[in-house]
Amino acid sequence: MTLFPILDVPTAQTSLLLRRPPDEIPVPPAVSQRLAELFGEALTPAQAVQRILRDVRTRGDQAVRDWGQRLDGAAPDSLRVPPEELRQALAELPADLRAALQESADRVRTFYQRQPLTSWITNASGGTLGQWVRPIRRVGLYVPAGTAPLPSSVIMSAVPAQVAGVPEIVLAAPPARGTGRIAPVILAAAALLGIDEVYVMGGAQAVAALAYGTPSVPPVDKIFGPGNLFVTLAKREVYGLVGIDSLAGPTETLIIADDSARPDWVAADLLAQAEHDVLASAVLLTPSPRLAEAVRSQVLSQMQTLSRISILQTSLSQSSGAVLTRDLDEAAALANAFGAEHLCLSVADPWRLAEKITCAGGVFLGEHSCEVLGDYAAGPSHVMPTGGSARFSSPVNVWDFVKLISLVALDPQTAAQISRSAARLADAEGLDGHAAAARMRQ
Ligand SMILES: NC(=O)c1ccc[n+]([C@@H]2O[C@H](COP(=O)([O-])OP(=O)(O)OC[C@H]3O[C@@H](n4cnc5c(N)ncnc54)[C@H](O)[C@@H]3O)[C@@H](O)[C@H]2O)c1
Ligand SMILES: N[C@H](CO)Cc1c[nH]c[nH+]1
Ligand SMILES: [Zn+2]
Repeated sequence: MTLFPILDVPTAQTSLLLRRPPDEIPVPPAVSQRLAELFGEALTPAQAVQRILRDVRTRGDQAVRDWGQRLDGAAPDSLRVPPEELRQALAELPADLRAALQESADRVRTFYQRQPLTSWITNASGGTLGQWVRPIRRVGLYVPAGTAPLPSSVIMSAVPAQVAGVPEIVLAAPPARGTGRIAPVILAAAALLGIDEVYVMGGAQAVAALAYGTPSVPPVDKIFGPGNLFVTLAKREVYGLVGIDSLAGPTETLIIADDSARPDWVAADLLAQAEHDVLASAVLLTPSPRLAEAVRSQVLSQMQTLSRISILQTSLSQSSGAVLTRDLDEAAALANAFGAEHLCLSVADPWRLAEKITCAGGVFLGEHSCEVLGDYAAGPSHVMPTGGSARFSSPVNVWDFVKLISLVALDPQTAAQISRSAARLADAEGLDGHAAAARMRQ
């Protein structure tokens, strides 16, 4: 397969820019082969996830440990991380890394503290009506760590939860391969934020334990956090029993660039996201064939210097490439239809182009607003919807961690007044019990 192909729009619309729900995403042969080895028969990722969920629901902690052993190469001694391990991870964190986590957390906190979250009460339409904002009681935050531990994801989910006032915040992360223990940098990030309930479990088995509960993992009310295809499918599967933030699956980045863009920077930004996952997608939309060629050549040379080259070889050939558009307007229209997790505008006038954008998880304006800075430190959470779900959901934010409660407190006059309409509507619906209760207030 060609690495980072340059395509015309019709070809891209049937490949790179084609939207599929997570259970229809074609997976590379190596993933299918691993599933066949694990389960002894050819299963799709969705079928594998359903089996793991069912097993955890039935067998609880032992199933979580068994899947940890099979998928992550070791079962933890106990699923809950002891508080001393969290304290020790923070104490042993290098000072510069602690400062970087702190700066990131401070900027994310400042950003979310600006998000309005206000209860309100009014007497304007008769009686007292309003909306109370109440935090969700207990949330589970998934922290990805299968191919790389992501302490930044601790900050990006936990800080908005804290700003919303969630009283119980728990974390789950897979162990570093073959150790049965979570990478210390993730534990340190949790400790830095004052989170002390952390479980060693990854993938679908973690989502299952958080949703159904096990003897050692009390269930949560809503599951947050990004993850690979298995995590995303599991979250979608348990939705309804618990809430979920969004389908924040394998990373996607879409860059619209014109001749003003630096090909080496554009290539670096594409590679930065394509290295996340074999299913990650990094796409350039440009009206400039010259830029497309220059970016492709930079992608091919820069990738040789990166340690995750084997992931890149798959992601760059399966779900990444450049698309030649007629002009920037066509690029914007394609981007809106695609609804990418990240949309970067590396063009001469990014604010002007941004006015045409109606659908994306996050928009990054200008070549200095590279997505990597958003991944770590700009302010908005990097947990964003993928797979086109930006058409109907948003990046993780404070509202995700609260619920609204409607408030109705009617005085006798208002009750008498509206009971006439209520009774008439109840008659029309044939619900005479409703009509009778309403007429008693007339
Ligand atoms: N959309 C977002 O906001 C966002 C943010 C950060 C990261 N991400 C994505 O998070 C993901 C991180 O992926 P990761 O794999 O490194 O870590 P991960 O923690 O998401 O997944 C690792 C787990 O997947 C499970 N798993 C792996 N192979 C399996 C198989 N064959 N069958 C069943 N389960 C299996 C294992 O249980 C393992 O513990 C990437 O896709 C990245 O792009 C997305
Ligand atoms: N790009 C990811 C969101 O899709 C977030 C991330 C975390 N660490 C590095 N990057
Ligand atoms: Zn990233």
